[in-house]
Amino acid sequence: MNNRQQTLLITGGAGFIGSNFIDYFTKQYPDTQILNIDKLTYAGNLDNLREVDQRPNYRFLQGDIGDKAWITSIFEEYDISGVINFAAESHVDRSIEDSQAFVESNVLGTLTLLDAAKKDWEEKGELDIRRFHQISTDEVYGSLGEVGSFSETTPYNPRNPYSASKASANFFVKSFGYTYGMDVVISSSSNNYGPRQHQEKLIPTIISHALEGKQIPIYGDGGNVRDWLYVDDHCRAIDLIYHKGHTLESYNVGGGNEQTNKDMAAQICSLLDEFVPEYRQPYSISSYRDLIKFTEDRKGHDRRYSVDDRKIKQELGWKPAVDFHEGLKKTMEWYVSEWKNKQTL
Ligand SMILES: Cc1cn([C@H]2C[C@H](O)[C@@H](COP(=O)(O)OP(=O)(O)O[C@H]3O[C@H](C)C(=O)[C@H](O)[C@H]3O)O2)c(=O)[nH]c1=O
Repeated sequence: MNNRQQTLLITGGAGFIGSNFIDYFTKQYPDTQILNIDKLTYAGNLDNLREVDQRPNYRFLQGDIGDKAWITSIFEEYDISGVINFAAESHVDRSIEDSQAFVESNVLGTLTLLDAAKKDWEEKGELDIRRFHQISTDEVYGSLGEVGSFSETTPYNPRNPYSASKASANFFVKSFGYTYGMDVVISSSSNNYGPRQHQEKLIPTIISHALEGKQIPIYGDGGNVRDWLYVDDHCRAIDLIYHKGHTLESYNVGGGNEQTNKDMAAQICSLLDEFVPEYRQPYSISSYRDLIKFTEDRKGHDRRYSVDDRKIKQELGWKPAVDFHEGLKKTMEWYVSEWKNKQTL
């Protein structure tokens, strides 16, 4: 890769959504150079980029978005045409245990990245042309009761340390738009599902615990609702927002698939019953559902998320394409295949 060619900087591209996005984007735009920077914490995995690694428009560097000197050197060495910031500590349960890393990566890391981009783009006289796209979450809006949805104008009301750090980052991103005239845009999506999600999240937990005959922990009464968005649909939305979204705007991205956690667990168990009944045998259970166990609730557990995403649909013509049942089946098949591969190692 010629370093002085214009390059799109993707941060956190070894994680779940970032790696799916790079896979999508390098295929979709073979003439765009992509530089992926990732700290490779416990949640980043270069295996997620196995297929991408050989593509001529892709390059990877290991490092921390919070490392000011290193980030500055990236902007000096490459002609960074835009940034899409996926890098984040993302697991709510971990943030409840200890929020320090969340402030460091999500708030200070984003600020360091913003500062470096601002300095470089200002020097080039292109601060209002080169774009900073912040990947955010519907959790910044807080928690809903049984009805209603978050729109882009819903005031932020984060209720756990993870969402507080993401809301804070969004405020910094917006402030760079208002204060310095930087071209910034924010997307806030609902819960993603699909291949390569880290083991700690709900869907991978359900599948791996089922296959290993372990109890499937469902927090509280299992009535908490999440809206599930297939990761490929999210990638298309990010592409549209990055290229066509209006500066200083936020866009909500939802899947239109609200599920209680207990229903989600039951559906996945039924899929596993259908496709891999043989792995139940050692545990003497008639359905993987028998493994579901209601456990102690998450502290401050947000009850329901739901996004009103009419804006991206109306302004940018996006809509989710993946049917929920199909998406869940593909996801389940991917995890089962990964699990089988591990057994044979
Ligand atoms: C891991 C786990 C989770 N849960 C519950 C807790 C939640 O109500 C739901 C989903 O939990 P998970 O941790 O997978 O995801 P969220 O807390 O909704 O947050 C996720 O979606 C948003 C948009 C992000 O922005 C986060 O980065 C992302 O982690 O299942 C259980 O009941 N048992 C479990 O073992």
